Amino acid sequence: MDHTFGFQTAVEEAQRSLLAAKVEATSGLRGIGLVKLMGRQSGFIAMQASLASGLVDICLIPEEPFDLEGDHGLLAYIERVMAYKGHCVLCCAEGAGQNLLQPQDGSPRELDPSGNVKLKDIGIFLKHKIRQHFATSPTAGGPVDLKLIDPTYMIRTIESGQQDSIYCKVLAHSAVDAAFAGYTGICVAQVNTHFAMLPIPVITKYPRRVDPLGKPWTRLKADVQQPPLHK
Ligand SMILES: O=P(O)(O)OC[C@H]1O[C@](O)(CO)[C@@H](O)[C@@H]1O
Repeated sequence: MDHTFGFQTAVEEAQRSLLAAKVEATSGLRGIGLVKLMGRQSGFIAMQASLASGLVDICLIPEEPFDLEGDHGLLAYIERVMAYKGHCVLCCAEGAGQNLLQPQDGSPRELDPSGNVKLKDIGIFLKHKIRQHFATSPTAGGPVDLKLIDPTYMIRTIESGQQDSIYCKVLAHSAVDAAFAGYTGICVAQVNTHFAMLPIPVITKYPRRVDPLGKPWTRLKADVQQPPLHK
């Protein structure tokens, strides 16, 4: 499937928050802008919005774990960005870093009424950890002014962009065609630029995820010059 409907609109809107984070981070002394975006299991929106905006210094997605502490970890890297640029913009998918937040003792994870694992808030967690680190570490160069932006509901509720609107229209036409042809249990989607019918059990079997070794993610990391943040 090339992309799901709403994706382009979400990426477009997410960039407004990244711009707000950049403006906030550069308007004060030692500013850090942290944006938490949708993406429970996959970091496509965070990755794409970061790449498109050109404003992000660090992007965190569920597919690539990161360490907080240590010379190679996130906090040390933010220190380096702050020393070099004087400010830092982070874009974080909501499912990133859950290993740092969820109990690691094998106890069952809390589920919501739909059966999804209830995620802990990585935005609030990082906000506290980063502030605390810069306020207390002798090497960190002093406290930072961190602003956390969570645009989830703004993104979820906006009117769709023209590309998504047309995409949805064609999907609707294709779904009606499929129904008239007698197909059930299928989903229509664009696959390699063609509209195709896909069996629902097949597409719901696995979540589609960013390949941590694939071109899009590698391109983004090269673009923002982000090093590996885990051992
Ligand atoms: O607060 P609610 O309504 O449970 O929705 C939050 C969830 O909805 C989504 O925004 C998807 O629509 C997820 O990214 C998020 O985890």
